[in-house]
Amino acid sequence: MEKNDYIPLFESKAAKWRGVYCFYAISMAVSISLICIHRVIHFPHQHGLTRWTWIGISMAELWFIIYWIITQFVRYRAVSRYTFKDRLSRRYEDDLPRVDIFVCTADPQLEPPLMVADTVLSVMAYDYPPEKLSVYLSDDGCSDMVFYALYEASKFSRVWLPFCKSFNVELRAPKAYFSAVKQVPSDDPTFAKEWREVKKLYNEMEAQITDIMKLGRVPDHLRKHHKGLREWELGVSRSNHHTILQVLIDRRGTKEVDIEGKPLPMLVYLAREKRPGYPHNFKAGSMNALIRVSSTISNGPIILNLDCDHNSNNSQSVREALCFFMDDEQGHDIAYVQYSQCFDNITRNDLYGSSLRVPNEVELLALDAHGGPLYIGSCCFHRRNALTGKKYKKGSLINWKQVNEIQEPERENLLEEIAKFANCSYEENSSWGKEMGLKYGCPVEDVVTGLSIKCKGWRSVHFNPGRKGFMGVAPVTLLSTLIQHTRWSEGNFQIFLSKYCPLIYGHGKIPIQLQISYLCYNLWGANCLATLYYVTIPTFCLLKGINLFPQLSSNWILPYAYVLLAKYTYSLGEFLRCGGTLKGWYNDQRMWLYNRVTSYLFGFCQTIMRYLGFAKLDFAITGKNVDGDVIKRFEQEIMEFGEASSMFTILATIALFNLLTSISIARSIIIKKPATDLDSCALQIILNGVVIIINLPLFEALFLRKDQGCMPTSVTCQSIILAVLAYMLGY
Ligand SMILES: O=c1ccn([C@@H]2O[C@H](COP(=O)(O)OP(=O)(O)O[C@H]3O[C@H](CO)[C@@H](O)[C@H](O)[C@H]3O)[C@@H](O)[C@H]2O)c(=O)[nH]1
Ligand SMILES: [Mn+2]
Repeated sequence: MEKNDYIPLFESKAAKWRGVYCFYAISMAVSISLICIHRVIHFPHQHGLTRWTWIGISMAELWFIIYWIITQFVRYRAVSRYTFKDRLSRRYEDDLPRVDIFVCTADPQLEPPLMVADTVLSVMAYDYPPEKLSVYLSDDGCSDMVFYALYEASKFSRVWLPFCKSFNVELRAPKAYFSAVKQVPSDDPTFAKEWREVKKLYNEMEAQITDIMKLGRVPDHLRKHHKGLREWELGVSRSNHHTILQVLIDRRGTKEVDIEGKPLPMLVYLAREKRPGYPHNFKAGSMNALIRVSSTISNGPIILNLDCDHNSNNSQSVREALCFFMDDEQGHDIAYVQYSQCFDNITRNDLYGSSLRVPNEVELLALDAHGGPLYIGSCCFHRRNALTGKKYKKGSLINWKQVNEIQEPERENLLEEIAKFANCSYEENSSWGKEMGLKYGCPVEDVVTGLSIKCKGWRSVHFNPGRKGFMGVAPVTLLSTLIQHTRWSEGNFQIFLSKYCPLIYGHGKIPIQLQISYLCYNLWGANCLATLYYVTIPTFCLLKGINLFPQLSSNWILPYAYVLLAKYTYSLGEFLRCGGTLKGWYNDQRMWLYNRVTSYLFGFCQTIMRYLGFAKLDFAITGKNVDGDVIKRFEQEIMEFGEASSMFTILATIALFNLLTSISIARSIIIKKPATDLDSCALQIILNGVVIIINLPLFEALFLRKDQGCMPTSVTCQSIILAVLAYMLGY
């Protein structure tokens, strides 16, 4: 093709709001420098506690400053991407590549099979030639109920796909569609008739799967429906079973068509072999098994990786992603296109801060501008070559026509033969999990894999279209949110301490801005100590009459006040600009604190314990099928405690200690005790007040609420004792 024939398939726009940002960043930098000067020249002369607490607070602030600088690297630039799907169709409609879609599930109790079926149906229904789509489900739970749900989904797809395509239904996850469209949506009698029929079939499928779940197994009379179910008769347990590989829809056959006679996407079920003594490496292990198995079945050069709790929300996503990979000039070095992770169960004020608003709308855009947003494990399209570990060679261009012609795998491969790729001994003495495929040994296998892909010369792209590509399920309780963040902070901190530390591993391979941007996540866990210090020691010093901040009447208060105001105003502005509410921001600040003093602390400690050999890697799956009162409270934005957890003890102790102190200080102010000099301890009092305001819902759960989600008595007792002890120590 001639150079001047080139028509871009996507465009990139840099952000506009840099002026405001520059003012903020420069003024913050000046104030921070003044704070540092204040800390040095007012270093206390007296020995003992005063000096030590001063050293402590200076260290904590130094950490915050370093971390603040790092977070500026995911702020000062931004790029947004826009695709031209019509150009893609015009140029490549006949040469569109095969696309393999991997969906991972791991536990039928925590991840309801109906949800898995829904996700699978949503991606089968993409607006894409079905003969080029293959959907693979990896079931780490090895459950016949999941298999049965998939079998039901394969039957339902025969009506669902033509229905979506003929009536341009955009929401192609049936559950999401029927909850959004509860009544017959149109006067058109053909549509109304079909809508009713499809809904009836969906309800039947739903009822069937729900019944099986209630029963806890597939009943005998249903076993005969699919030969694949016989596999479970051979004695299968979750952690000890042979490989089960079943093709539910084989597009190579002629019979596999929908009710209109059109071909269907291929649908494959895989439960890789698990044996005691063989590490299965969690999700990374199942992705690698899928990569190998799919390479001999469909071998699509593009792979979409989805968690079972993220369904497609936009029928055009495959085409959009291809606009990046297939762009003649800018596309050849793109290894993956990461879509924003969005969630459809977020309440208005997002109580647990799970919407990833700021990362999606700000941080990932900056990472993109630096050449490579993170791979965050789901909603990500990959180039197969890059994912399996190939390096990018400059000037290597892909001929999409050839890819389709040449790499069609052998048709006569027997399933048994392919299944060996998923055997647990297959990876012994191989480079899978190290140089090939997703990396093992890290709770955020995705982040470390993405980093390593970029260090092999590839680039990545972040995409956040107006109509979101995917919708996921965010945790609905405080504890599951904190556990999720523990896993994330642990994995990220582990990367920092390992040979994959972006500063070392990425040195000379990726831009320095990108290395530092990665640190923003890698160092999440490290925030715990400084934050813990800040919410306890200044309060403690209030009781002791030690002043850690300048007096209200001194000019030195100005930089402190400015930093506080500017930081929070900016963060609020950023939050609102990304579509959040004021109360949502308040909730976000609470989660900021809670994550830092519990999840990050646990993540930080666990990483260190693992280095010392005291702990083993684990992957705590987030529960997705919570219902009853818990879900009601979630919808009403009432914070869920309920379970006795040491994390809650930490939170309640901090809150109660601050409360006790504030009562005691208020008392001394009222009786005008000379030791409490308001002028000197104003900032400490403000800090103490902020901690209390942030914790209002927690106090409610401790003292006022009576529902099942209130603070468990054991936690209340423990934290009261601890808080009183701390208070007495200071008093
Ligand atoms: O042994 C396992 C454990 C988990 N999973 C799957 O991994 C996915 C993510 O698990 P989930 O419990 O939903 O964790 P989240 O915290 O919601 O996941 C986020 O964080 C993970 C890394 O910690 C990423 O892998 C995910 O893509 C990202 O959405 C799910 O589809 C699971 O079925 C497996 O396949 N095998
Ligand atoms: Mn999830």
